[in-house]
Amino acid sequence: MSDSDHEFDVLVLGFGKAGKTIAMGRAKAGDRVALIEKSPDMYGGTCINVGCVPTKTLLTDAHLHSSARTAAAAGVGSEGGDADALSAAQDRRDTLISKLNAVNKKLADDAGVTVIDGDAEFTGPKTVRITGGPDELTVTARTIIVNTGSVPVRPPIAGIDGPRILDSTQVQHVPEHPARLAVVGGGPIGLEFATMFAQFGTSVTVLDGSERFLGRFDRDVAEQVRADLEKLGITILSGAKVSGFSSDDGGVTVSHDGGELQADYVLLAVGRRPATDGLGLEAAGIATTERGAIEVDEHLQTNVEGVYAAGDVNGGPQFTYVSYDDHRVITSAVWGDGSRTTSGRIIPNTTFISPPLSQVGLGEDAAREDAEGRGHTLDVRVKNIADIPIMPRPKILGEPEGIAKFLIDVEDDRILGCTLYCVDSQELINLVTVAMTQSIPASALGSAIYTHPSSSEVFNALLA
Ligand SMILES: Cc1cc2nc3c(=O)[nH]c(=O)nc-3n(C[C@H](O)[C@H](O)[C@H](O)COP(=O)(O)OP(=O)(O)OC[C@H]3O[C@@H](n4cnc5c(N)ncnc54)[C@H](O)[C@@H]3O)c2cc1C
Ligand SMILES: NC(=O)c1ccc[n+]([C@@H]2O[C@H](COP(=O)([O-])OP(=O)(O)OC[C@H]3O[C@@H](n4cnc5c(N)ncnc54)[C@H](O)[C@@H]3O)[C@@H](O)[C@H]2O)c1
Repeated sequence: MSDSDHEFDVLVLGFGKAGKTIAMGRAKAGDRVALIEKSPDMYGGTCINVGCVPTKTLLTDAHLHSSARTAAAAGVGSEGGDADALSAAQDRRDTLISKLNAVNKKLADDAGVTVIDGDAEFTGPKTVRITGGPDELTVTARTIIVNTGSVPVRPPIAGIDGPRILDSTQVQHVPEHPARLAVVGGGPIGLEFATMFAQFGTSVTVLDGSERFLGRFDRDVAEQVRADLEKLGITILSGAKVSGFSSDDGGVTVSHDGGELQADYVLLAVGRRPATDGLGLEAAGIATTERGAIEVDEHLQTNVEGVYAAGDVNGGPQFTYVSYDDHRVITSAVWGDGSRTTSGRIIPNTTFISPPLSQVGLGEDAAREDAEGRGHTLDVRVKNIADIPIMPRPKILGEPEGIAKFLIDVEDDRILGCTLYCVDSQELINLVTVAMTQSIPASALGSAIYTHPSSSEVFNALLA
């Protein structure tokens, strides 16, 4: 590379969702764009390689395996062994993610993005040194997007560095089918893996430090979810304080305030923190928050002009689709009229347990406070999925369990919040989000004509 090859219009640090989307878009628009990624195994970012896509692939296969086992017990079809099923699912996952990883690199190359392997580190406000790859070099750019994602939190617990204590990436590659898995943390990562391994025949115990299981959710929903997870064979210990791990060749002993637990492996899933270690933020004068995230304004600009932070690293909600929206906010700020910002975003979420648990907007207490604060009335419409006769799809699929809950401002006919714990809820919640974002009245969602049998009929049942 000559000196001028080290000067770019746009520099993206990390192959995350926002960064790669901006990089490809700006390269196609004619800008000189470089994207720095520390590991070729991560081309395409966390979601594709170690996050959403591999875990949902494994969860899908676990669900199919569990259904086949149930069918076999009822004399329909035949069941394969749990270990073979896990191993086959891992193979399918590997095939899929290696394809997606390669496609992401090719898309970037084809768009004209210069992808540079190595660790990025600021040496000044607009200067970045790249080390650890084939070449050591320093690059500069007018606009820099930091999109380095997040890393698992590792609390200071005795024995945490033992070989059988795995993070969410390592557990996906567990070398043998575990008979017993202890999961520390009852958030989305903990519960999705707990579901997956239970469906592959592993005996799973979740130790969650929080006294309230699924604390972000209404109690009626959380209790139903807990009962269903327990039905799947998962033991849930709420308010569990883990004090130590002791690993040997045969397994690991987990010490907690309620006693000791034997497991083959432990999954540590107690949150993720912004990936800023070694980024040299001090050299650039980039400010961080108390929680270690890069501080940004509503345009996602840092305190250094021209330097933006997108995705998990800016401390926002840790979802791929939020990182995707961050790309739109930054694009608007740098190359548009700046009208798209992070303020007022309505962000849904789904935890891919069985059935999926989805939520958007406020919970019941907050919705009541919100409505009553405006002198309005809150209507809580809640039904067990099994008790909705005009919505047979869940029963057809053999998964009739769940709850649908809508929180409606009566005077405004407006949805303030919604929780759907049912088959297809990961799709339904997006429709509710559109209604909330576009101020579509609740009754309009309820009076529309939907195909049959479909899960959308839940709107006819509860909102008409
Ligand atoms: C197990 C798991 C399951 C998940 N499931 C879901 C899900 O179902 N749905 C959902 O929406 N979200 C899910 N998430 C969260 C989602 O994956 C993240 O929120 C999202 O991928 C974050 O994207 P990002 O744009 O911030 O950056 P990332 O995609 O994390 O990319 C950051 C990139 O930067 C690179 N990097 C880091 N530091 C440097 C450096 N100094 N120099 C160069 N490169 C660097 C990293 O290698 C990485 O490739 C899951 C996460 C995990 C861990
Ligand atoms: N389906 C999805 O969208 C999806 C799936 C997986 C991950 N994610 C994203 O990844 C992020 C990280 O997920 P996560 O589940 O690791 O984190 P989390 O912060 O959402 O949940 C962590 C859980 O661990 C518990 N905990 C914290 N410290 C503990 C300790 N010392 N001992 C026992 N329990 C402890 C907390 O009470 C909490 O229940 C999520 O916030 C989410 O945004 C999303």
